[in-house]
Amino acid sequence: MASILPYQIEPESDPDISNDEEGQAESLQARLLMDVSECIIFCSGTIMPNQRLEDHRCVHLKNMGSKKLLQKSHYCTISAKARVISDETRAVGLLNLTGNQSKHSAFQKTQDVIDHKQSNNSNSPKYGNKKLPNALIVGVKKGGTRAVLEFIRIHPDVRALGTEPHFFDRNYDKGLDWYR
Ligand SMILES: Nc1ncnc2c1ncn2[C@@H]1O[C@H](COP(=O)(O)OS(=O)(=O)O)[C@@H](OP(=O)(O)O)[C@H]1O
Repeated sequence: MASILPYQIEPESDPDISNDEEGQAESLQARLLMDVSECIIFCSGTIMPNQRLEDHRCVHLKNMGSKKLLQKSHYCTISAKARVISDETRAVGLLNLTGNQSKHSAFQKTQDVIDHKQSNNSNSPKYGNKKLPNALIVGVKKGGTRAVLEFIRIHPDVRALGTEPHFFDRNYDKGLDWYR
């Protein structure tokens, strides 16, 4: 069985739990994590925030070769034309336009706002800020973690990593900078 865990880097310790009990809990957690298939979920808006960047990601995914992916972004499975319409629709919603302003001008304005924000923040990486996940899907092998991820990532506000990072069992020593 797979579970979704909210991700917190520094859990606050409970004063009611003794050091011994805390140690046992940590050891149990460590053992659980040794066996997990883990997937990472991000909120949208931090990664690939506009159509041009989403397109870039689709190209990147096509070039992944034989690397195992959990699933391509839904965004990449629809035609380029449909992507434009989808983004225009989103732009209309975002700007809450009324009257005779066209969808095209709404989309253009949204692009301008995004471009302006990016040009004002020269320190941020080109394709969105790297960040730690908001939630992890944890489960034993063959416990259905992939199915849980596939259902959750249908939501448009969810961004999930393509491959399982195996941070806790194989790459923990590399630290949080690697994990981001
Ligand atoms: N809802 C539901 N009910 C019953 N079984 C289900 C369900 N969802 C996924 N599955 C089965 O779970 C298997 C895949 O689990 P995982 O995604 O955890 O696999 S993996 O360990 O990450 O490779 C995989 O089993 P196998 O086909 O035997 O490999 C899926 O068929």
